[in-house]
Amino acid sequence: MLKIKNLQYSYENSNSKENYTYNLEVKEQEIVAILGESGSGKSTLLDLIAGFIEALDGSITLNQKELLALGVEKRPISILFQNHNLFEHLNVKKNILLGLGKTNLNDEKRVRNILKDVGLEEFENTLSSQLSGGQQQRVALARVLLRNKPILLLDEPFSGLDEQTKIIMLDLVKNITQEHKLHTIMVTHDKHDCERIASKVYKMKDYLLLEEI
Ligand SMILES: Nc1ncnc2c1ncn2[C@@H]1O[C@H](COP(=O)(O)OP(=O)(O)OP(=O)(O)O)[C@@H](O)[C@H]1O
Repeated sequence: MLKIKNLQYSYENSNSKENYTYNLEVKEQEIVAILGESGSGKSTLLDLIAGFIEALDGSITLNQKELLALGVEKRPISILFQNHNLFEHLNVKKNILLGLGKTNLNDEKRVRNILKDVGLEEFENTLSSQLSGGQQQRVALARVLLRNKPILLLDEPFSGLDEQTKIIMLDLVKNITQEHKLHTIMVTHDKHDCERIASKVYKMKDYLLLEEI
């Protein structure tokens, strides 16, 4: 279980002294969605979980282990953004292996298996610039999966895709969350995304994250 308790943050250089407070729970194999208006503090939460910014107070535990004390590299987390950051001049396999840093021969076999999971087994040697937007997001998802981290953070990853491709990707995230036993948090603007794959919806309002009942 991933538990966020009374996590506090405030941007020092902001004009007003708003203080963000987050409480959230995600079980293994569960997807929770985070809704909220633009600028309400959704991405700030993901930055806190990932360790890009430092919380003022509170805790983030995964199976009772505190994550706040860990540096960015040590956190058991993968993130998928809308902008997938693929290298266009590299093929699919190389783009995916980049997610690991150091690699060994065994990793190539793992890439092949993961490409199957995301339905791209025939594209291993294709340049990423020759893929569609949906296929590129699948490569980004494969890169995330190869890292094999138990927490998956999604920051509006499919908002640039057409409706049909988006639905396929959402279902893929759901399957992958179950198969790889992930704890998945998805920031979105879209209520339909929540209804399709999230078991709980949280809403960011007045600097506070609350579960929508
Ligand atoms: N580095 C920063 N310094 C100061 N203020 C910041 C910084 N980053 C974000 N903010 C402000 O903090 C607030 C919350 O930002 P955040 O990115 O978390 O919102 P969001 O809900 O993810 O918005 P969106 O849906 O538009 O991405 C906004 O008012 C934003 O302008």
